[in-house]
Amino acid sequence: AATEAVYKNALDAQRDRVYAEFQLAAGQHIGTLRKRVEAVLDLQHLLGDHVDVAGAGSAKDFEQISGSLMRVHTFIKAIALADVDNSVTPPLRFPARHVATRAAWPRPGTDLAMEGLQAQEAVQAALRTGAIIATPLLSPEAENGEGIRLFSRAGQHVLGIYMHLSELAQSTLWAGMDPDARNMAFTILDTTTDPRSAPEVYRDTIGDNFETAYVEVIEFAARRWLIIATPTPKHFELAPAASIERQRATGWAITLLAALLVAFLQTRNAVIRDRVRSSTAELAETNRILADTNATLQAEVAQRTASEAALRTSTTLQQAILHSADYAIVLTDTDGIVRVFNPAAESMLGCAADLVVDKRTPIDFINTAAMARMERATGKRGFAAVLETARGLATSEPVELELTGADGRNVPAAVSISPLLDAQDGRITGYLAIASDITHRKAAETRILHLAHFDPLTELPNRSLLGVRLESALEAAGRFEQSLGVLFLDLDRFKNVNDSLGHQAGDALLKAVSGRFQHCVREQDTVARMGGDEFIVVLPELESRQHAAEVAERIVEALSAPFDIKGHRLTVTPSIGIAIYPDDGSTADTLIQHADAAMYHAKDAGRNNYQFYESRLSTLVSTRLTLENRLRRALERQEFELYYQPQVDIASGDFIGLEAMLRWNDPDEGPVEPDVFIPVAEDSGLIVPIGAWVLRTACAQAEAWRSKHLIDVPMAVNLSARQFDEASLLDIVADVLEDTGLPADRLELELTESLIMRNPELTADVLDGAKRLGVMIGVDDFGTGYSSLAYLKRFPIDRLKIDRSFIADIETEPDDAAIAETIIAMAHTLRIQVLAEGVETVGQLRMLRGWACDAYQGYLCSRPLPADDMNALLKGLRAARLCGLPDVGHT
Ligand SMILES: Nc1nc2c(ncn2[C@@H]2O[C@@H]3COP(=O)(O)O[C@H]4[C@@H](O)[C@H](n5cnc6c(=O)[nH]c(N)nc65)O[C@@H]4COP(=O)(O)O[C@H]3[C@H]2O)c(=O)[nH]1
Repeated sequence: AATEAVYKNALDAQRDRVYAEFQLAAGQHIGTLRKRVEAVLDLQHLLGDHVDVAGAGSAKDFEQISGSLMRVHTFIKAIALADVDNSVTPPLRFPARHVATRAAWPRPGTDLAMEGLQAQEAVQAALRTGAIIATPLLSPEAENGEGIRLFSRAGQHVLGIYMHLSELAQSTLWAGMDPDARNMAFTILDTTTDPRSAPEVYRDTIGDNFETAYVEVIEFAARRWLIIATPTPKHFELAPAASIERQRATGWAITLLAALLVAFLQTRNAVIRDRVRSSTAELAETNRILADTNATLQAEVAQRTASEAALRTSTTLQQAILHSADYAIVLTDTDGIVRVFNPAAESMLGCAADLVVDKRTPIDFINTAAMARMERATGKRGFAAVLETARGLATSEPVELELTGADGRNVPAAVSISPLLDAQDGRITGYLAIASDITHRKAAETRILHLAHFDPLTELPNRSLLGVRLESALEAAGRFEQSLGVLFLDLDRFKNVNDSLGHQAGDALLKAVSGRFQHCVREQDTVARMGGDEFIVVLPELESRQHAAEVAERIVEALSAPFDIKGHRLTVTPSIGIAIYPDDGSTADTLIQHADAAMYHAKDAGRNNYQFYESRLSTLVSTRLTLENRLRRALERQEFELYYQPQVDIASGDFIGLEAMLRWNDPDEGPVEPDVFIPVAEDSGLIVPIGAWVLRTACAQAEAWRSKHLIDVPMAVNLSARQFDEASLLDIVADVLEDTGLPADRLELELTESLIMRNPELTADVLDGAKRLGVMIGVDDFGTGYSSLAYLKRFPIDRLKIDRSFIADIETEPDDAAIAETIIAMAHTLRIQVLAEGVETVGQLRMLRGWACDAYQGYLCSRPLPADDMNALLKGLRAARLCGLPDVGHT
């Protein structure tokens, strides 16, 4: 029983480990497929939007733009733009006008709906809903090979993208992996209409193992795919490993040997008993049969010698088995004193046999806490408690015990204990313990448990573990009539970090923030991440409301020092809502809801503070000076400064513009990032006077450099939404130009894509007015919201700036490269110039040059510089020019 139990245990451990590894890998592969499908949908939106704005354009333009998408996504076989034949209603024919294809089909004139009813229905649905609609898998007989088509409305046209499904699956699920290294097989079922008879749209042919499977659903373009991953036997071996089989064989061999030994001893005892009996009889007739007695004694001596030899042979065999066993075998007498301790036990517990045999008992190796638990549970002490625990369980189930090695190491083990019985009277003569090391299985279990209960990014408890902890804390609070606090915490304007520095920086910031939270709470408190930038803190055994307020204050304080994230000093502030049990609710849901509501009050009250549910008045007097107050003071004390960054013509290397960037060096707190203080300035309206100062200072500086003949290019100044809403904006611009003497065409106003989309009508009016003044207009951060392309044509825009989050990864992320290249091609068809922001490497510059991008800005040429440094740089450049040296962009 012990052998089979240990075997089953080892098998379970192996399966758990293998399955956890397989699940993680399958999730990652499917994630890549999901990301790629989403990228294609994004690009289809982008292309459709472009056609909506610019019309069908020329075949050459279409091929150029589509070509960039097809180069990146080789599974896209064709992209076609078709007209809608409105001669019947609803329209039934969609003849292709422009086609970019890798094959001979489709051709211009081909009907996009010709591939059967399913294609016809998909085109109709796309026209009707305005969404992207995917077809089911069109049969391999279809003219362009096996695959699906994505249809969408593009202005007056229909856009069709033809994807080869096997290639899509192979190139994403396997992402360049050698076929021999593939460790699982995928099957994709299309469950859009009837999950019970879902057609199979893809299947790997590398053989599968349906013993276990991992399943995820991907929903896109009105389709629902079920992706089933099954491990291949070759890589995720679920058959028992050879070592486990070896262990099992050894176990059975020991059992067999023990049986032989018992049989042998039994026979020997019987023989001796007979001998004694006959000897007694013989003694009564001493004189008579002396000669016979001698002979009998001699025979007995001979037999005993033979028995001892046999015993020696079997002892040698027993030793061999004890030595080769992979798991610990420990034999004790009835008092628990160890009599046998095999080499596997020595290495498992880090202790030589001669230090243990006849000296110690197995309980010396059981973790004290585990031992205490057993004693409590059984009501017995010491070895008796261990035996009782083992007996309490089914004999085939080993007990899991935490052992402690001689070196202090923790060794989780599965232990089975069985009594050794005397063959004659059934009396217990000792105990046999067999223990296998389950460290690996425990680690796999812990990992799986961890994944289910902890947020993988911050390692904080997740929503599900929070639920469990909050429920049990509430139960305890109810029982002992205590208070409990729930803090709902949201990071102010965290989205800005993600948008401006990218998700990696956002993730790094969340991790750093979580680290600081830990220092603000007691051991019994729970800090959990609810997702995004939302956290919940549970404070059990709360002494008073004041205690909750103190924790909130500690958190505000802890976050006040800037974070160093990927070379950026970022400051992030929290808004915290507090709900107290039992005053503000008695269930977990109510308390969380109320804390959430209080958090919104905290946001309304200017962020970076905390509010109690229903009692906003209690914290009206904020103890901290808010960022807004500091900003107001900064404006009075003139703590702002402008930095300037050059904009470089990619073809010639000339400086074709400068951008003014606002900087704030707080004398108490040090430099504050614009991403942190500008949103606050915008919300509070302070950006209006600050922005006016920026405009005036930048224009005065540009004119100073112009008049010194250092540089004569447009100065770009960022405008925020609040400035735009001021009716006086154009008057201020006109006044500044007049006062500083800067010609209007040497000023470029930069506004963001989101600002334009917020209120297109107002924007159009203001921009028309600005154009009448003669200033240039640039669109900043372009690419972060595709839909805005449709608006661009309505505005008098001179230049687009591609957001630096796209440029950052163009060398490594084909999707970002495709977007950047497509934006450039599209902008050029609209006759708008393109500047790439955040160019940091020569590789990026080379790619941009290849796509005919007009200009760039970024650390590759220069960081934003204070006016004095920029002055020195411009002087140096002028000197170089006078000496006939090449320009900076080329050097
Ligand atoms: N990683 C990287 N970053 C680069 C590189 N080259 C430039 N940058 C940074 O990218 C930002 C470009 O400014 P933006 O997109 O207009 O984004 C600006 C703009 O939206 C806003 N801002 C800055 N100055 C003003 C201003 O005077 N008024 C208003 N309303 N907003 C401003 O704050 C944002 C952030 O400004 P900054 O922190 O100065 O950050 C600047 C600049 O320092 C590069 O190669 N790599």
